[in-house]
Amino acid sequence: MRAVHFGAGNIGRGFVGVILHRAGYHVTFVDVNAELIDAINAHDSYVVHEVGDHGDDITVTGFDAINSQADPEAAVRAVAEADIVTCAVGPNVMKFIAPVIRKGLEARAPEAARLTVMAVENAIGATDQLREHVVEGAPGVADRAVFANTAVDRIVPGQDPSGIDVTVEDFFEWAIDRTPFAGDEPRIPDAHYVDDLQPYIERKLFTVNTGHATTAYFGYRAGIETIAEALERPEILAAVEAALQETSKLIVDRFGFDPDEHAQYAARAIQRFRNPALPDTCVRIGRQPLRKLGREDRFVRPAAELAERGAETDALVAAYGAALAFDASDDEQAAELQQLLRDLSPAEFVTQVSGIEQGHPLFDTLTAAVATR
Ligand SMILES: NC(=O)C1=CN([C@@H]2O[C@H](COP(=O)(O)OP(=O)(O)OC[C@H]3O[C@@H](n4cnc5c(N)ncnc54)[C@H](O)[C@@H]3O)[C@@H](O)[C@H]2O)C=CC1
Ligand SMILES: O=P(O)(O)OC[C@H]1O[C@](O)(CO)[C@@H](O)[C@@H]1O
Repeated sequence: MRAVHFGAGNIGRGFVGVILHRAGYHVTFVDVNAELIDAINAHDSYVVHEVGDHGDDITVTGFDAINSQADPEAAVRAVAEADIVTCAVGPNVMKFIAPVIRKGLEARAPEAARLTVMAVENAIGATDQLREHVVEGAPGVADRAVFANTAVDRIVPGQDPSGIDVTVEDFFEWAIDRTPFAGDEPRIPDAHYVDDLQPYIERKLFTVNTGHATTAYFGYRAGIETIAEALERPEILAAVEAALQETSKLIVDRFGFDPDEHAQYAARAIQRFRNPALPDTCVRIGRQPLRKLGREDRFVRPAAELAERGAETDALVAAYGAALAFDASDDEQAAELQQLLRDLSPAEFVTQVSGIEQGHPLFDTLTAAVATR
C-alpha cells in the first residue's frame, strides 16, 4: 500500500509518517524544501522520539521523498498510483498542492480504486477546503477520490534541521470522519473513525489550540521565550485557564460533553503544554497570527458564538488583544499584522482580519481590544 504525504515537516514526519508506517503504508513525502528532500532520500529510516511519561522511540522505515518543485511529474505519478494522499503543509498552502493532486487524479487508471484524500491541518473542514481547490475547473475528478475531514492532535515542536529524526510529545489523537467512506474506510489502527467529526475538531481546536495560542501570545508579550516558562507565570496560567473556561462552556453546551470529563481534557491540554521535555517556543505557537485571528479560528469563532448566546467572552477577547502584540521577526504574517494595525482603524481591523461586522455582539469588545492594545 502506498501513501503520498505533502509536507515533510514536523507533523508530516512526527505524526502522519509514523502512523501510516505503522498501518503498513510505504510513505512518499512530497515537499518543496530541497535540502529536506535530499536528507530524507539519504536515509533508510528515521526515529520518532516520544517524550513524556509514556514515551517510546519508534523507527520509521519504508519511505522516499519527491521535490514537487523540481519534479512535479514525479509527484503527479505518485498521486496517480497512491491509495491515500494526506497533507500537513498549513491551511494557506493547500491551494498550491491541489493542482498536483488534481493532475494525479486525472492520470489515475480508470479501474483504480478511489483515492482517499485527507488534510491533516489545524482548521475546521480542512479537507473540504482542499477538495474545493482540487476540483476547481475539473469537477469530474471528485468521483475518483473520497475526501474525509480529520482532527489532528500532537505537539511537534521545531526540530534540529541537521537530521530527519523528530522529537514529539507522547500524546496523539487522529479522528477521521467515517461517513464519506460508506463502510469501506482504510485500516489505520492509530486513528479512530467517528460518525460526527464536528465535536472532535471543535473540542480540539478550541481547547488545545486556543489554550496553546493564549499561552504563546501572553508569553510573547511578556518577553518570555518558551511555552513552559510562560505557564510558570501565575497571571498567564490564569489567563489560559479563563480562556478555556469560556470555550469549555461553549463546547459542553453545544455538544453535550460531560462537564467533568471535559474539564479533565482541558487540564490535560495545559499539562501537555508544560511538558518539560518538549522544547517549544511562544514564537512557534504564535506563528501566522493573521490566520489565528481569523473568523473561523481559535479565538474569534468561539468568542463570536459565546457572544451570540449572551455568554462571557472577556478572557478570549483578552487573548485576542495579547495576540496583537505579536511581532516575531521572520514571520510574514506578524509583519503584515503590525502594518494593518498601523493602517486600519480598529473597526476596519476587526471586520477585515476577523470577519466580525458592526452590529455583531462581539464587535464592540473586539474593537475596544484593538483600540486599547
Ligand atoms: N507541529 C504541530 O505541533 C502541529 C501542526 N499541525 C498542523 O500541521 C500543519 C503543518 O504544521 P507543521 O508540520 O508544524 O509545519 P512545518 O513547517 O514543520 O511543515 C510544513 C511543511 O510543508 C512544506 N511545504 C510548504 N509548501 C509546500 C508545497 N507547496 N508543497 C509541499 N510541501 C510544502 C514545508 O517545506 C514544510 O516542510 C499546519 O496546518 C499545522 O497547523 C497540527 C497539529 C500539530
Ligand atoms: O499553530 P498551528 O500551525 O495552528 O499548529 C500548531 C498547534 O497545533 C498543536 O499541535 C496542537 O495539536 C500545537 O502544537 C499548536 O498549538
